[in-house]
Amino acid sequence: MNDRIIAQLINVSKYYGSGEGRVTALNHVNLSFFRGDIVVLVGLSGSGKSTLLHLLGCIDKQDEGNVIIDGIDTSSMSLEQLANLRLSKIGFVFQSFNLIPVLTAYENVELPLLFKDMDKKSIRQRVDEVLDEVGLHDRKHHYPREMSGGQQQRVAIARALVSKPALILADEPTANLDSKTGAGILDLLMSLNKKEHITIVVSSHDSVVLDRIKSVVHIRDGKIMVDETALHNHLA
Ligand SMILES: Nc1ncnc2c1ncn2[C@@H]1O[C@H](COP(=O)(O)OP(=O)(O)OP(=O)(O)O)[C@@H](O)[C@H]1O
Repeated sequence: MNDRIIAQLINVSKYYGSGEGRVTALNHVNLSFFRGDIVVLVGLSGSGKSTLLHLLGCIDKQDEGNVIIDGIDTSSMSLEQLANLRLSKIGFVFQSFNLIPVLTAYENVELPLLFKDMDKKSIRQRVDEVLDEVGLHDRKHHYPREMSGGQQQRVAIARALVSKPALILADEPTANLDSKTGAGILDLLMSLNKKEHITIVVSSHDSVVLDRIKSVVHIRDGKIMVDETALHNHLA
């Protein structure tokens, strides 16, 4: 196992439904993501981007093949073991933010830490630190409905970041934002990648994202077409 690889899919397939209605969402995918990289996953609607991110994020399980996260083969893990792995190594950012509406920004960001063995003071310090990092310290007692889309996505990024993950997966993080706000969210993800060396995988159709992230994986009908990250890493 190459320890430069943070996440790897080996011959992974995923199907939805059964019989005549069965859909092949991922078709024998082989793909590696290297530590410290920022990569964009590009493909038409329905090509399998979200499915791929959900498998990498241990939110769903593949039907065939192996998903390896930080050297750990997740294939035979229980749902509880997967949840623990996700909590310690992975942050997920969704297109529609997925914040809990009845919790403030602070409480949304705090949530993942409540599942960890951490004292209150350390939790408070860490939540304040990440809210600072995403530029939202002065909004920490606001509810999602009291914030703009860009601010809500910053809260979601802070929540993804709070457990110090090695990998952040962002499924179309700018799709519900205007282009200026989307560019700000991309700046934030790029700076986390640069400053904290967190590996980031973003799926997107957004030209703001495609113009700025140079490592591209193209997916079509559940198959990887051109893995420019492999080329990039091969040349590096
Ligand atoms: N829960 C599900 N049940 C049945 N089919 C599904 C389910 N989720 C996804 N699919 C199908 O699997 C394929 C891949 O879907 P996926 O959501 O991964 O694509 P995507 O590239 O993320 O699309 P989009 O850009 O529209 O979000 C599509 O044909 C989709 O219709």
